[in-house]
Amino acid sequence: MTADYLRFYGVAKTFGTVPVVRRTDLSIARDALVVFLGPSGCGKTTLMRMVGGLDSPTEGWIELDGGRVDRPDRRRGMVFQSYSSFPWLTVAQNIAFGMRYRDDLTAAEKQERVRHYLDLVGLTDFADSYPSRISGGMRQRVAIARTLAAGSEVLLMDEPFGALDALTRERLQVQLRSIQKREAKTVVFVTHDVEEAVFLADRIILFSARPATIVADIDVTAELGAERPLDIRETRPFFDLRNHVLHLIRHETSEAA
Ligand SMILES: Nc1ncnc2c1ncn2[C@@H]1O[C@H](COP(=O)(O)OP(=O)(O)OP(=O)(O)O)[C@@H](O)[C@H]1O
Repeated sequence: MTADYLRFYGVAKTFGTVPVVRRTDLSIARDALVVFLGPSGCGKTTLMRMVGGLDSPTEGWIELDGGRVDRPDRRRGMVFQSYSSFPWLTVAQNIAFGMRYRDDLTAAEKQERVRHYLDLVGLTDFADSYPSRISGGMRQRVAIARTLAAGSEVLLMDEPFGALDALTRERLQVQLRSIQKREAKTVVFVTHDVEEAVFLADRIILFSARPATIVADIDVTAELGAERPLDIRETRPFFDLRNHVLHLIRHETSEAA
């Protein structure tokens, strides 16, 4: 892992006179799955938008692999809570859509990538289905496949499983971790769900209530290991870590209230 792959240098954000993100320094390793956890409205989406290049910091700057982030590019792909598939395109066409500007790939290479990513997210049998005919969980898998097919090295995921039922959500968490490890991608995942954060993360960055400031930096892999079978949620180390993080976040929220 490259320790300083994604770096925040004194990043702060103010909307008008309202401070939303307090000055933040942060280093994220390549190929890590990092979760930004914090109470609702604390500024997590604002942080992600700045990493995505959709918004710029009021102070400081962000670097990816040594280059300054100042606009969106395909190395950083975003997956949001709302389903972002095009309803008039099939699943395979939606995935191919992510490569529309890839002049470096031949038509055959694009076709092969569609096949690869369909297989990776387990949707080969649904290649010709339209988004309205598949489940919400499948639509989020299409969004992940499209982003990866486009060539993103960093996946920026803003509460992507927030609208899904509990069981689908669990299944997608397992799939996301396995995809992230297999494809060796860096993932920054935003959530306010403590259980989701502990299950998914290699590392949790816990933010305070607005203005967001880092209150804890937790090495989850050191505590739980890298393997995360579903039943890890029933183990003592998981339970203890979840309670520890819950305690920290409750403390933060009560101070803001
Ligand atoms: N463009 C904007 N102009 C003014 N205020 C904004 C703007 N975008 C966000 N805010 C404010 O900044 C604060 C943080 O918003 P943000 O969406 O980043 O939080 P969040 O932690 O992602 O919240 P949630 O978990 O509810 O999605 C909110 O109080 C919001 O109203």
